[in-house]
Amino acid sequence: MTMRLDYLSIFPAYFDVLDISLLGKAAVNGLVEVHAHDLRDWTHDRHRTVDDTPCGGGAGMVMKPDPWGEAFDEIIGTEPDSSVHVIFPSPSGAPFTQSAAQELSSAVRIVFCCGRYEGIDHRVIDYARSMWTVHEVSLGDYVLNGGEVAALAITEAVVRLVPGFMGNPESLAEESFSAGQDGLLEYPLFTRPVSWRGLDVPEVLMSGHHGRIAKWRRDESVRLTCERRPDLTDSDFGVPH
Ligand SMILES: Nc1cc(-c2ccc3ccn(Cc4ccc(CN5CCCC5)cc4)c3c2)n[nH]1
Repeated sequence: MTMRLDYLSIFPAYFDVLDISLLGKAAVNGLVEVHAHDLRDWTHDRHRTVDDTPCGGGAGMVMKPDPWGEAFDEIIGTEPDSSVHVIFPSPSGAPFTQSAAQELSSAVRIVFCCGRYEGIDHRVIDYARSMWTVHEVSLGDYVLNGGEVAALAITEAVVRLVPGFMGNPESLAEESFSAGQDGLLEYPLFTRPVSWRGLDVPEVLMSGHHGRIAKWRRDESVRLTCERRPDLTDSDFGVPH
């Protein structure tokens, strides 16, 4: 089953990068197909205007609804279809999580609507909600200049979970933020050389003693999580506060 990804943006070149690296391979072997569109193709004035001043006043400009509506008609269609997922990155969106990525990895179609300026006329989101499955998502509590970088990050988090994408599915189970690690941060990783610039790999990892290694890794995950992400430690898991 091929996943179709569409990107609507006034900077569609942001998505040229999707033709390379792992995502490129996924596209080549038919797992995903990627289409980037320039929102200005759905404007009709000489200046290809996509923005206007905010009703009610305020700083900056707001993206007009008209180009979005016409782009939706052509790219997605004019009939409601709940199997189409439409994503609006936004600073005021719900935090994007690994479970959201997991859910989206089974979608047949995802359309990313990348705003710029101060954002998109809210009626565009309301209209989209009446037609498709809409997700307003934030990448984190910091302000980007537009939705494109967020769309790329969400794309990578989703596509790498598509069945048949990753060569070694086992590596996905152990990762941080996935059930395999009980929601704890990942332990530190090492490889050869054993001694590097006076820094040595922890001896336990060279002991070949799998029980001790597993304990060391678990202890490191707990230590790191308590230090860096107390919000992830939950008394239900018996992880000390
Ligand atoms: N996680 C995350 C996502 C984003 C993000 C996503 C899409 C867009 C589209 C435009 N912008 C720039 C932008 C938006 C809002 C303000 C805040 N203003 C205060 C009053 C009105 C608005 C400033 C600047 C985006 C930013 N940023 N961070």
